[in-house]
Amino acid sequence: MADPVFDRLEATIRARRDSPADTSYTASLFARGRPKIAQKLGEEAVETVIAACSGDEASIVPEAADLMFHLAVLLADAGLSLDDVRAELERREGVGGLVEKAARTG
Ligand SMILES: N=c1c2ncn([C@@H]3O[C@H](COP(=O)(O)OP(=O)(O)OP(=O)(O)O)[C@@H](O)[C@H]3O)c2ncn1[C@@H]1O[C@H](COP(=O)(O)O)[C@@H](O)[C@H]1O
Repeated sequence: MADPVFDRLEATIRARRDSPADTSYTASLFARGRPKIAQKLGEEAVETVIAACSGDEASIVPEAADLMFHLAVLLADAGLSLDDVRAELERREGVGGLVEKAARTG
């Protein structure tokens, strides 16, 4: 993702694909499969929402980190990476959300 922390995290996640599930949380997620990975991503999204509404701004950061980690695992499981997301965001640069929606919905 052109960021050393994200790059290292994604390299670690990819390496965990071949690790035994009982030695690594990431490996256990891969072993449990796409539905479990997606479920965990959803749970972390909800926990981020709860933190966002709690009034405690600092509590958003660890939940967002959990969310990003599980998103990176989901992308890796699909053979994708955060760099693919970065490229999509780059492609969208300069296209306002309201303009994009109008083009999509007519
Ligand atoms: N960044 C993370 C990271 N963020 C969150 N988590 C884990 O994500 C889990 C989510 O929290 P939960 O409370 O929902 O977990 P849980 O209750 O144990 O999960 P379930 O059994 O209910 O499915 C916790 O176990 C966290 O430790 C992470 N686990 C790993 N990493 C990175 O991945 C690397 C490899 O980790 P392992 O695969 O465990 O070696 C680590 O060095 C980190 O860099």
